[in-house]
Amino acid sequence: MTARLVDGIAVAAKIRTELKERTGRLATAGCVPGLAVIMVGNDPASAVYVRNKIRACHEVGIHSSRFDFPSDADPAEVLACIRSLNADPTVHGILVQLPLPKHFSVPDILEAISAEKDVDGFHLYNVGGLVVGSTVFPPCTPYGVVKLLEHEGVEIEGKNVVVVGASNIVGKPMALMLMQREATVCICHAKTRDLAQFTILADILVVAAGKPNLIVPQMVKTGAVVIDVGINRLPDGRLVGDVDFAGVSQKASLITPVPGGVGPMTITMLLANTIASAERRMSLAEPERS
Ligand SMILES: Nc1nc2c(c(=O)[nH]1)N[C@@H](CN(C=O)c1ccc(C(=O)N[C@@H](CCC(=O)O)C(=O)O)cc1)CN2
Ligand SMILES: [Mg+2]
Repeated sequence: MTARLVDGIAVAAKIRTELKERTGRLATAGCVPGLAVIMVGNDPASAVYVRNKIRACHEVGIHSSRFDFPSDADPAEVLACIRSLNADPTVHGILVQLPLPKHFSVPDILEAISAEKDVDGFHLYNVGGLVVGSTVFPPCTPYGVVKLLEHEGVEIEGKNVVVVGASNIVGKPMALMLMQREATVCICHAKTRDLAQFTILADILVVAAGKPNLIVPQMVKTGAVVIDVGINRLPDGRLVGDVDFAGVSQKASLITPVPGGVGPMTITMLLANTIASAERRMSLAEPERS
């Protein structure tokens, strides 16, 4: 079997066209959606992601503002910036780019963001919403994975899903979102013994562990859908996921590449959450399932 490739760039482009139509309708109603992006320090990968977020906002008609702090910034200054953005009616979304420098308490920063503007979906209120199936802002990467599965016509209900990786940003919310869609979900993590005994059962395998070549063909069921969320920079400069792409492509029915699979969806779903926030404020919202 040779897997069909999921083109995340094409799916993201299609969604962005729809998002542009929605910002057009908002503009007619007198509202320009606004996203505030806070970056602390100078992590090179974060700098690229933040630049890409700002550019993507511009392309779909979202007004963006950027707030940069040095890596030795006092967390109190960042908290003050968040509080002022919470009170600014032209701002519909606020995000703090992660990771933060070590002297920051990530929970303190994330909880300071108004849950109504938490377009990353990391605030406890929104995480709680995921647990009970009434999320306001689904976290962008798992939201992007669900959109890719929907776009490819992959049925989720009743399927065995194995999520490898239990991070707050990807693994845990991913599992909750797929559980909400009535999949049978198993979460594996760094301490899981004999990972293969779980992954081999997966109809849908989502891998977000941050380890190149963690998933090899013997660990994958023939015909499985394999979603690779890993982003690893190799010493030779190449970007790869967590899945042995060449090998697993021979066994899976559908597979996402890295780059060009899930990655482009992350920023697209951030745009979607920001526009949804503005629509909610303007009462133009269409309900969307988490
Ligand atoms: N506040 C947040 N911080 C972080 C998030 C997040 O959603 N919110 N996620 C990641 C980083 N991230 C966005 O912030 C992100 C990661 C990857 C991509 C992407 O487009 N990847 C491309 C490859 C890009 C490259 O060449 O490096 C791909 O996989 O095709 C976009 C956004 C952690 N921090
Ligand atoms: Mg808050």
